[in-house]
Amino acid sequence: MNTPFTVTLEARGVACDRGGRRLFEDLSFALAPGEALLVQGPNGTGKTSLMRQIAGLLPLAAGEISAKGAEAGTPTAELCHYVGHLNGVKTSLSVRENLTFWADYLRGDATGGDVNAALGVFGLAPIADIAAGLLSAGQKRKLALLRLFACPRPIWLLDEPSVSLDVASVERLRQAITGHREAGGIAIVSTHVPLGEAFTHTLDLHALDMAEEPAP
Ligand SMILES: Nc1ncnc2c1ncn2[C@@H]1O[C@H](COP(=O)(O)OP(=O)(O)OP(=O)(O)O)[C@@H](O)[C@H]1O
Repeated sequence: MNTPFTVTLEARGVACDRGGRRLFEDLSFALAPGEALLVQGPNGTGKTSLMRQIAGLLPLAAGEISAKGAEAGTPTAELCHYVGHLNGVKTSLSVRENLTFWADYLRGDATGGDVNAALGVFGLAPIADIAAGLLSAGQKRKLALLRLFACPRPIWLLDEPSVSLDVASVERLRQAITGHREAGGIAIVSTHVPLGEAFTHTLDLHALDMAEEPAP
């Protein structure tokens, strides 16, 4: 098997503050190549915040997140693909132009990346030349996810990736995560619905400072 990715990811004693409130603390995990972490917990417990911390978009209130096995000097953020709640789609650009932009931006060059291969993943090739603003919600979500394939990166951070996807596309996404792991990649996925993926690790976030609400 071809295993291009050899990166490991470790979080030690991580804490997160938002709006002056501590969301979680003492959070630790370690992921080897090919492993996948399911992040779950009620709304507002900090799943998105954790993803953003790993992606380097939000500071750590305490602790450390580090990746080993990458080319020396590569920041952890540049090892990650972060697909969050917002699709980051430019509505006036075509599907292909959006993808080409992401491929060039993420690769740091203007080679266009693997755009044609990526377009085939969710079957968007027939509509590659229409404006992204005309896409349905599910098609926009697929376009957002296609950046995973236009530029290989070892760590996938997927925040509710299946939102708006039809059943067949959720299965395609599951296969893509499996394929990424078989190539030595790491996946960290936050989801409220089962994806069918067999995760190697699970992280349960709980509200720190909110009393349990009584059952109705
Ligand atoms: N920019 C911000 N400033 C202040 N508080 C914020 C900010 N962004 C998020 N929060 C708060 O941080 C908490 C955690 O938000 P986060 O989006 O990480 O939760 P989540 O577990 O991903 O929730 P959900 O399941 O609803 O997506 C929430 O209480 C939210 O109000």
